[in-house]
Amino acid sequence: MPRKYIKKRLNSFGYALRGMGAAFRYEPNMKLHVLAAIEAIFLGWFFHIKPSEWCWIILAIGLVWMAEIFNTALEKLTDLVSPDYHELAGQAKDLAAGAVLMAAFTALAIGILIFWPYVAALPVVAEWLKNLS
Ligand SMILES: Nc1ncnc2c1ncn2[C@@H]1O[C@H](COP(=O)(O)OP(=O)(O)OP(=O)(O)O)[C@@H](O)[C@H]1O
Repeated sequence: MPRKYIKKRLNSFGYALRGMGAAFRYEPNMKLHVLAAIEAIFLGWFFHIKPSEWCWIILAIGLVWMAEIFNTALEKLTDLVSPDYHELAGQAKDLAAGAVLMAAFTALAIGILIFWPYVAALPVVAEWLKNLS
């Protein structure tokens, strides 16, 4: 493979890492998503979830982070193209934010489906559920 090609690919990888780093460093919402991911990972470790369940958790985390990075990119592009108020600019930002919310709801549903059986099996929760019925 030509050296120039490899250098270009490595540069592209570096730019992508820079973009990812900027999202984690400067986006306030990203910090919330990271916190949620840490909680999910802690629960996964605590309950010793199965490898297949880890796959769903990793997928859910990746989905939300990816949506947030796309949202940030779209916000920046919108601010560049339309720094002043414009209805379409507002719609574009609302749609991008809606995509993040949809990803977050999906991740929440995955989290509930995976963790609920483990939570329900905890003696204190099982006892409480028994008293409820
Ligand atoms: N140029 C604009 N024209 C019209 N409406 C806009 C414009 N910029 C922002 N808005 C409206 O204000 C909302 C918030 O926009 P803003 O850029 O502050 O994003 P945000 O949700 O606060 O994102 P973040 O907190 O991640 O920066 C948008 O979803 C949109 O409805």
